[in-house]
Amino acid sequence: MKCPRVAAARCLANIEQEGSSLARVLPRIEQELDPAQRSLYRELCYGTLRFYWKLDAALKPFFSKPLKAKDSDVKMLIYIGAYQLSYTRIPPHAAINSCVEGCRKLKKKWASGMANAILRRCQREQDGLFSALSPAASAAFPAWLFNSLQNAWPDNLDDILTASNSHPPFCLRVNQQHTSRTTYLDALNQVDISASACDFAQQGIRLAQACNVDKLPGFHDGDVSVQDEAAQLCTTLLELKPNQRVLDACAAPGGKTGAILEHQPELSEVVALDIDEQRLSRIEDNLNRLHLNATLVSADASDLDAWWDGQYFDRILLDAPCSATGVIRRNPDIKLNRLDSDIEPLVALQTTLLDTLWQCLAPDGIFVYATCSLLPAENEQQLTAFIARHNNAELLPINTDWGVDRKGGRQLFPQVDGHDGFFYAKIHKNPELCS
Ligand SMILES: C[S@@+](CC[C@H](N)C(=O)[O-])C[C@H]1O[C@@H](n2cnc3c(N)ncnc32)[C@H](O)[C@@H]1O
Repeated sequence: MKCPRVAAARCLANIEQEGSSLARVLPRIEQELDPAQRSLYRELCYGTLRFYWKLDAALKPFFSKPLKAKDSDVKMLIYIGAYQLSYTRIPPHAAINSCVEGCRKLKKKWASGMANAILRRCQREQDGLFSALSPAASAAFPAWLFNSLQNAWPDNLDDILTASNSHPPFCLRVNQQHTSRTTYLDALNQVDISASACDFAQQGIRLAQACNVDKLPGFHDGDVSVQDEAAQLCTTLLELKPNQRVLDACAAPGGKTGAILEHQPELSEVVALDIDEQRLSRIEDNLNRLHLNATLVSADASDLDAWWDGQYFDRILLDAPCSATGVIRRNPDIKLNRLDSDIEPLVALQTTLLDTLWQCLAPDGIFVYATCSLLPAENEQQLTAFIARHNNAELLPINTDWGVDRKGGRQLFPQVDGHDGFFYAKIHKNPELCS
């Protein structure tokens, strides 16, 4: 029998046990549910993941012994029950009974007594449930990430953590080749979707609440795309001009490729490259919807022999693979799957991509480096080291009213101005120092 709580427990167990991403597993399991059950399913997946570390620390002592890995679905079902008791208005009896019943639906009837006992205790002790937790657990963060953020941003740590546990804003990018932002705001108004213009991204619109894309006027005709304001800001940094050749080096699923092509439709070519062939096909879908064209290449960007024709690019965007610590509220699974030990290899990969792609940039060209990370090792430290390694690389100032000036670039925070956490650097290749 279809049950949103059981579906959510399976989704979260898959993330915990297989290391899968929420973005991949959630829609797959969602297909099994009736449309009316889907919003509860989503809310339970996102909410329980957001507060996983807090629930885990509070509930662990209630288990007589840890459950085996194969019973991660039972543990997640109990955490989902506890999430409902602590963070939703779902009546406690419904939260508890449905999770107890869920054990049977998981074909683990042996667990229903335990689930019942733990959730009833959780209900009884609700007032003090979270009172004796460590600072990291209280903030619902894994200790390593809490410590990294605390070291990096001691003065605004609480705001970063709170923003990372909140619901993300829902932003659109208006396709300026089809319509104007003012006209599109009117169109939204006519279908009773409340929205306002973003402060910094010229084509950006923020909706008052998330909305199914099917309800957005002209979405399927390419009038608009879903994209956070911070991500939209790459286009002005690139200073795009007609007839330039542009490389979008880590392009999938193509959000920024689309923004580049809409912003400057007279480029000579945009090469959109990604190592992940499956994700690359999403660029194609997105560009088809927007009626735009790019040269799609599936390759490891750092293997120039495999993909580069030796012709320079006037502009390069490297939206690097990163810890994604600036977008935790969109991807709360990061707090479960990302490990401290991932950061060093990610920094090494970013360094390799920066150094390799720098060779493909034309003298006098502009290279924009972006991450959705809040960790200095991936951002300002990465860029400072890059500039020190390349004598023909000079940082261009980013004179904007968004973000905060840091060595090497500009840092955007998720708790400020309603956009995602991001980092941008803009680098010029000095033609006089190119041999
Ligand atoms: C932050 S995402 C890019 C998001 C994209 N720019 C957008 O705006 O829609 C990073 C991308 O880098 C890709 N990637 C990781 N390592 C790569 C490599 N060595 N070469 C090319 N792409 C790579 C990943 O597959 C992923 O799609």
